[in-house]
Amino acid sequence: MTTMFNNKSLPPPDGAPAKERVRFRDLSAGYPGRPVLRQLSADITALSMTALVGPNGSGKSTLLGVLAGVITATSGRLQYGRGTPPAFVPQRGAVGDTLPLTARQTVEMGRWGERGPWRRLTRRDRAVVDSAMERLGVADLGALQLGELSGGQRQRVLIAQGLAQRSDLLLLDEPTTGLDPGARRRITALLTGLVADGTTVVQATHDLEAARSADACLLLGDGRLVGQGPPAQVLTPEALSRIWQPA
Ligand SMILES: Nc1ncnc2c1ncn2[C@@H]1O[C@H](COP(=O)(O)OP(=O)(O)OP(=O)(O)O)[C@@H](O)[C@H]1O
Repeated sequence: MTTMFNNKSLPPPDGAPAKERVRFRDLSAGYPGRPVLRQLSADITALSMTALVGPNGSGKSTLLGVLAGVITATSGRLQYGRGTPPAFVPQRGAVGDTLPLTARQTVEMGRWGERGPWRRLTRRDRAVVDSAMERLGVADLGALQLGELSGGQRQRVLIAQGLAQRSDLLLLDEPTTGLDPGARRRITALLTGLVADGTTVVQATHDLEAARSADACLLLGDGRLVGQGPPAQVLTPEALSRIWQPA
């Protein structure tokens, strides 16, 4: 079902490297007895920021889960371009605030994929963790418990955990939800910086300001893809009011 593609299977027109980092066709997915995504087809361009936009329950988290490999599609085709397995940053609410973990331990968990859970980290692992925490501006919060952090700080710690996975494909579920405008802009700027440095970023978001600053939007309505392309073309007042209209 999930396959890797390479430049051979997706031949670029002029010999340039394939620009799709993820491609899916007729992708359907859901939960036992609850179909959610219905036959979605789109390409996620490499080295770009893609925003998944849509009302509550439209299927954004489910699509991210499928792209992250934690939810198996029921039908369709999902292909990944050349690169590392994706790093997935779940919704902040899905990570218990009361877990007895420090900020640093939380970021260190980003190394578990390579090292194994609770294994001793190597010097390189520690350097990766240091650099992720510095990049997200949480280096001086390392000793604090997750529950002692503000929402924005906790969110930046979770993104640092994603960064510590050293993937070139970062999937984030609502990284700015519940934050004040300053914290939202800070995270959006950080994510834009990551794209500039060679990461493909996909974020589910309710933050229309963040979505408008993305390179591309996938607009979901009731599990269907109802728009895709540049934000100015997709996030029109007509499309937004149609999608957010109560049934
Ligand atoms: N684990 C689950 N088991 C069964 N149904 C689920 C599960 N998780 C989500 N759903 C349902 O799937 C549908 C899509 O949910 P999903 O979380 O993907 O939407 P979303 O667009 O991310 O919503 P939100 O903006 O509220 O996070 C919803 O109807 C939801 O109730």
